[in-house]
Amino acid sequence: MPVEQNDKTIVLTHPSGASVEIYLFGATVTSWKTAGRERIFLSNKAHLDGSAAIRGGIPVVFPVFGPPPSSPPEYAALAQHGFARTQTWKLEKILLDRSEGVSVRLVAPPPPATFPHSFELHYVVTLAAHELVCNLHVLNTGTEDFKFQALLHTYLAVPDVSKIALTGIDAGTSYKDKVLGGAVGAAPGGPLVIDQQVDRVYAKVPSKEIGLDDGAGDHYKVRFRGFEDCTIWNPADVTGSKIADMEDGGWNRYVCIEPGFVSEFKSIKPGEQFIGQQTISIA
Ligand SMILES: O=P(O)(O)OC[C@H]1O[C@@H](O)[C@H](O)[C@@H](O)[C@@H]1O
Repeated sequence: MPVEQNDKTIVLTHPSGASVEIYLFGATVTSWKTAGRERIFLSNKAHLDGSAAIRGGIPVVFPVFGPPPSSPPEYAALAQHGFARTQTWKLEKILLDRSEGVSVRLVAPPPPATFPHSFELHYVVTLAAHELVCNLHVLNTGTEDFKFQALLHTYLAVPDVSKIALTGIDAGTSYKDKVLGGAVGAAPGGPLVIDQQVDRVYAKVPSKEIGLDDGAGDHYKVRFRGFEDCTIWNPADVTGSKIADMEDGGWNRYVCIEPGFVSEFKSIKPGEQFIGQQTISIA
């Protein structure tokens, strides 16, 4: 059976042998395997019982990214990265089940009562032989404009983060450096290496495509549509060792490449739909 569900997870398998596991909690992709190899980092200390957002995988960040803004009050009251990653989603439909791809659609439950906006949130995950596609759909079902931030917080597994190189961040792309208290910089162009703590929100990345050379022979492309920004995060030892649910030395075994709409708030009109897409492929 290419789509199997139990009370906690959905597992998709593709005839090529590729597979993906999605926790209903947070609609969090926790595993993506191709060619017999795990491509996604999941901390062995991650809470998988619904008591906290899952450390690793691909958490869905919505409707705010990072600490919430100070107003309006219903946004100010939200938790870091919003509520979607700690809600229990449902499998709504199997959309595709053939060799071109195996695809499912999940639906989020209604938002907390303290967040009085009408919208529907769906997530479509499609597995192909060498590709994983994640589409986040936000539909404004209310009578007023609805604003939000959204991001896919993808932890890609790498053997040693100090040996990777990231490409595709065009020269001149503006970024906010959270390690430097939000200082704004401009990307120099050329490969980005992780030789220290990195927490940067690149705004409106023109290429909409980040390349990852994992330093051990594997190359990935992370392409995005609808999403315009991309956060690159790795806490290094200095911060990584303080994260309670991070496995020992885990910070060295992933890089977060996080396509999103986060440098501003996206606003959609009543009846309007936003689709943010991330495609990760193995080159
Ligand atoms: O610990 P959390 O809430 O999952 O966040 C992890 C990281 O997520 C990144 O997206 C942020 O840019 C970082 O600042 C943050 O530390």
